[in-house]
Amino acid sequence: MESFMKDIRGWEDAAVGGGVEDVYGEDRATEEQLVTPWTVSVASGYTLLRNPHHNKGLAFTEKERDAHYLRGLLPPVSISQELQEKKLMHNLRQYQVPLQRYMALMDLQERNEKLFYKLLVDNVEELLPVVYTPTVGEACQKYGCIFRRPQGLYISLKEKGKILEVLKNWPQKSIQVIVVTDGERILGLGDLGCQGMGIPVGKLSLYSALGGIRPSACLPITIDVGTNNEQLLKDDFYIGLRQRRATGQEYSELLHEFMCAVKQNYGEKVLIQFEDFANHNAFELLAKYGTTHLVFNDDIQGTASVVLAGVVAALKLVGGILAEHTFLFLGAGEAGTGIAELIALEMSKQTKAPVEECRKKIWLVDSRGLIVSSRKESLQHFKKPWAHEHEHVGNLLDAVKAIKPTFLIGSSGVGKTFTKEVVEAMASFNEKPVILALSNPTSQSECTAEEAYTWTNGRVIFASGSPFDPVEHNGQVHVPGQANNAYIFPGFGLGVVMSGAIRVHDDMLLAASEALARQVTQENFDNGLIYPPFKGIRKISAEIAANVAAKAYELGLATNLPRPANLVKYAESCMYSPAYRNYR
Ligand SMILES: O=C([O-])CC(=O)C(=O)O
Ligand SMILES: [Mg+2]
Repeated sequence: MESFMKDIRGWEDAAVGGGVEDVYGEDRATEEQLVTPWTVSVASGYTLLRNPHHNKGLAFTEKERDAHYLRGLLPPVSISQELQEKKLMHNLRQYQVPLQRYMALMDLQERNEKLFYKLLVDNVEELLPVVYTPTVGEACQKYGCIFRRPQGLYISLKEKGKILEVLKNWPQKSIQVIVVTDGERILGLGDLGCQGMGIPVGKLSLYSALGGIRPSACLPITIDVGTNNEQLLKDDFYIGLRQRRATGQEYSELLHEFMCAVKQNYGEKVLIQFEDFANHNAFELLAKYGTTHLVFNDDIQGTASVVLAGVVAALKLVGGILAEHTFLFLGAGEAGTGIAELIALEMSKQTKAPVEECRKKIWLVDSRGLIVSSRKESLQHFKKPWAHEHEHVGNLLDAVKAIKPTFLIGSSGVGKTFTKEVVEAMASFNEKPVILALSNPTSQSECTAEEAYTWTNGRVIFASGSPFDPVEHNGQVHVPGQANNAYIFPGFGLGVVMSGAIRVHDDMLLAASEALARQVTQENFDNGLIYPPFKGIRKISAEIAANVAAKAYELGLATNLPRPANLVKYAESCMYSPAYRNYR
């Protein structure tokens, strides 16, 4: 059979012989793509094997090998995707060093995308810590060294005035989700500049694996305005601009050009997720573009939604309603103030009390101690709502003793700050203290799971941002939960995309949170868990997506009409499947 193609720009949408409609399935090219004149690519034979979107490696069948000029290019054996998966998992487990596993998985993604996602979907609990937190943090630190191929778009100060052209260089045209970072606050690891690219890449691989957004509709972007990381500036292998960070007008002009170019190129229904920006820019960008673009800040809003879900679930274990509890945060940045505000909003909804009143149940500690009204003048604007009447308290331990919180939440990005004294103080006035050590990666966790269970004599209800292994204490095995925004953003994004929502509203975050909290089963509670296990995440994401979409329709923000009657079923039907297709 003649192997021909009509279009298709670049490698991604290249179809495989025999006509577009045979193979596209969900990756079907649009009419617009088919008439683009400047690329005609034929994915067959050798090219097909080198095309990660269509390559199946040894899984090409005899018929496919005949039809697509693959004879002789592969060894004789033809195996199933399941056997490929088994082999790869076996190989991965041979590596003892997490970064080697990461690199092997990135190579697989570059070689055979469907197999990469099949592995991720089927082995989510085992592979999440490899492609995502905590290993992705180390990968970013060493990104220059392990760099092989670009996995997303780099937009640096050099591209000023040309960002629209840069976007057009990306081979896929139908983008639904962008994750963008400027690398200034990568996890709790600080400024990693251009090497922050690992984060958008990792987040988007979860969008596809956990939330079912098509990989070809995902675009990782790093904006490089320099770095203030002296070590990287001196590093021969550093991949970014070798200059200190641009700030002020220079920074905001580049970001503005970027935001406008995205809307111009992809329309207003592309979801832009801000990730790991430093506090000042994160709040400013969200406020500035929240009313004109479809934007979502994962560190402020995604983290807030996942933690609220855990808090609501924890009430089943500790009793009482939200408004009867007292919350103390260590860390008053994006995560801390974002979570605090969403808890206050939910409290206000439940009790009908004004949100200002509800905020009084929530206290924050920053590097200078408890945030109190006498400090108000000198506080950054996002901290001001949390400056309550109280005498000066200089450190966390004294704040714990003074406030006597039922929930202690770490969101400062600084590790080992929940000391034995702090945790013991929590355990001295709470029968079941709730302690959430959210900072990432593992090295930045406020305390380890083992410390939390040991210092509270097994009474703590604990979850952390980075994963910890189960802990045995006094003959009992405790499985710590993972309070990571990875529970929320994939399903949230799916809900936004499938409803065609044009804005993100706080009520959609509450809807996501509520859907997640509902997924915690009695069995999970009996095991002290406040989050459901990740292995059911695709189902959980569908539930979250449906609840978010329902809210978007209710608020009049959804544009995909008519509204599907059964949103959970619809969400499931939209989800990307990594199973191979037959190439006729
Ligand atoms: O990436 C993660 O694991 C969670 C997150 O957004 C962060 O720590 O900044
Ligand atoms: Mg983040």
